[in-house]
Amino acid sequence: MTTEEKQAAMARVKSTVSFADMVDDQDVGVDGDDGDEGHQDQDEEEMLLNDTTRTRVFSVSKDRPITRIPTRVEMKTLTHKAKRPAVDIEFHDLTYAVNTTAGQRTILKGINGFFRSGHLTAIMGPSGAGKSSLMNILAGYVSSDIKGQILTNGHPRNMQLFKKLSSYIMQEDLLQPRLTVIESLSYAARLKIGRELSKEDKKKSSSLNAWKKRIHFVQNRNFFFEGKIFSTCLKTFTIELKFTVNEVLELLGVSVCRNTYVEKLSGGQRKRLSVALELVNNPPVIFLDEPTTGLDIVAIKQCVTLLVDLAKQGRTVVCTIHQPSSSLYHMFDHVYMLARGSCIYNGSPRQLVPFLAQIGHVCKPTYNPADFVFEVLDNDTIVELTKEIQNGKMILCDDLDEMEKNVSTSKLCRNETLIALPPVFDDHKSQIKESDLEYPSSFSTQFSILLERKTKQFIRNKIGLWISFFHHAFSALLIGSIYYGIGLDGSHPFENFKFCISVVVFFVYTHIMGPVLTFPSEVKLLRREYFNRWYSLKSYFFASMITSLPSMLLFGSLFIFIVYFLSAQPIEWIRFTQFMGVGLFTGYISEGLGVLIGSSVNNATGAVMTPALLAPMLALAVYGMGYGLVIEPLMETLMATSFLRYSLVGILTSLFGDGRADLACNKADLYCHYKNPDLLLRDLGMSGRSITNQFIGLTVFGVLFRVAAYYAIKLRMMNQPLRKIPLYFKKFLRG
Ligand SMILES: Nc1ncnc2c1ncn2[C@@H]1O[C@H](COP(=O)(O)OP(=O)(O)OP(=O)(O)O)[C@@H](O)[C@H]1O
Repeated sequence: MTTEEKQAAMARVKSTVSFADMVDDQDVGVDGDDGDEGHQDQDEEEMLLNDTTRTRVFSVSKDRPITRIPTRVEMKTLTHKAKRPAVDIEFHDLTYAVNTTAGQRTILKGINGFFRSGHLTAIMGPSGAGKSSLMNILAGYVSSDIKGQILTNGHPRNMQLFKKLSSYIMQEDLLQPRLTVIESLSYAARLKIGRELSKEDKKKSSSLNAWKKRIHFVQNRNFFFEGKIFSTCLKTFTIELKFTVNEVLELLGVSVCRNTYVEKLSGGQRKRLSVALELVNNPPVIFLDEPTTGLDIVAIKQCVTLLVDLAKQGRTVVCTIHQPSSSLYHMFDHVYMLARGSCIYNGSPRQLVPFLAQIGHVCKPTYNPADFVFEVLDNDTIVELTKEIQNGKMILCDDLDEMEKNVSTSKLCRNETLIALPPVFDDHKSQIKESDLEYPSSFSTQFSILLERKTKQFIRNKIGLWISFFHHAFSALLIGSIYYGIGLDGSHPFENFKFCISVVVFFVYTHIMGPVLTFPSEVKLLRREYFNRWYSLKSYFFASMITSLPSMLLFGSLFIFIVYFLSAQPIEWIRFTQFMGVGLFTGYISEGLGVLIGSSVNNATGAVMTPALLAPMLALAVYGMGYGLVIEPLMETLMATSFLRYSLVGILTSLFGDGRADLACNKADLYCHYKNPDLLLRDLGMSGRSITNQFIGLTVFGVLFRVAAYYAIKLRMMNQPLRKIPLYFKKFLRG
């Protein structure tokens, strides 16, 4: 496009853009010589404080860069929640490069930006532009392979502390399906608020005190009717949390479905619940990845309106969005556009059209600017726009004074130096205390809440429980019938050996496949809550280790009872207890191995990998059969690496070891070789084994699998190293 064409195009838009104007037309000057930004006129400052949308440009003396004072609003808190600081986020020369099989790839190319508190910022761009990458980096979800600077309120960001103030709502609504909305929120509140609710905050809420008085009254006077209502409340969660939860429910408009199970919610309601869950601790910064994906037009509008409201209350709300409708586009306070990893626009949505016109792309008034900008994007345009906007160093602001006169104009504000707001955490303290990094609630609180939450969902999975019951009962009847009465039979001792293998295999497969198939999706949910600092990994891990125990013990015992007595094993309590102990322990260890596999790979890989792992273990477990005392040391060592060996030896020892009396033989048998159980154990290569050693061996494997599973989950939470292993492997193969 020629210069004349550009000028003509410019003339067609009413607004004018002047890069130079921004310095000359500043409305308020700050005495730059003494460098004291606090010299604003008091009234002016108050006006700024009360105005959430106005962006002012200040000029300072020539030797100082242009400085903009971001307008501040006190963040609206949930009535009795701890007050949170407003947080501005800025980034400079942000580069993100990843290693791919084809070499290094730069995804974000030295971009700059400034996202203000009190603003709803939309990161927009075509598919693959780098929106999610930028969001992940700003939220702290990705922290490696990054160059550049990220600041909060003008100070270098402390990631651990920042995480305490921010919430990241991922694209997928990862929610607990078998909880109601109110339950989900109350668990979130109990986990997330914890220590933060100071006594002072509690006192501030007069309504809260009123509730407390009423409860006191109810408790003392034993007033039945009111007591019934209040005792129900108290059973579910503490009264403080009830207030928070109700407030959030109202705020997000999900009160109507408070008693609906999460799995029954509509897409829009799920999204609002996802936001609500992160809102209970009143975070000043909220990141949302594609919050409108999968929603219908009405739900999208509701969702964005909600985000606008949250931002208006002083929060910094940043979301990625693909291509919003025109009406939606104008709801954002700030638009940050990316194309091929570079910033092509940064500023008010209203200034996009004049900005594009300036380089010769004129958008018709009836056309959606958000569609138009991506339609005109080609290589040259991207380069040109990136240059004009200085890769995000410039912010296009609305000048309200001009707008009030109904003249649409735009200005470019340079964003070189922003007046430093108080550091986010520096409320009269210069050093970060250890308590600043702690989780909101203690380990024991997290553990008990998570255990309660998991158990509740576990019990509500009625179909799963019935299936498990029938699976145990049916398998027990089947195995018991096949090996009916063989326990005392000295003529067919190998039948009993096969019976023992069946029991071991049953416990292994019953308990290993569940976590292999379900844990990959559990890990995703865990990642959201763990990343948003609801609880520590340790408390989650211990709670999930215990949740499945009761059903495992109950159904496992039922299985053992049936098979033990149907197969006519010796009626000796000590043998029965040992048999049951080994069986149940095998199940528990197998579950640990399942968790290890499920937390390391996806369920398709896990489904293939698990039998592939178990087959050699089983082969090693039975290797000694027939070899008796002559198992080679190498094989002995290999056999010791299979936990199934300990299970099998343990079960057989419990039945035949420890000086068991001779077995009964068929009268017709002239010679009954295995009527002496010691001979059987000897020929199976299990002679002289102590049951205690088998329990010790099983315990070692149990601990090993669980510890390995814990670290596998931890690696998954860190979001990097495991993914890089295939790359390293491919590189290694290529030499
Ligand atoms: N870890 C990674 N390794 C290799 N490539 C990556 C990695 N992360 C992102 N990319 C690539 O970087 C580009 C930008 O990805 P990103 O997900 O940020 O884009 P996006 O703008 O959010 O796209 P969409 O709107 O389709 O979700 C894509 O081409 C993606 O394939």
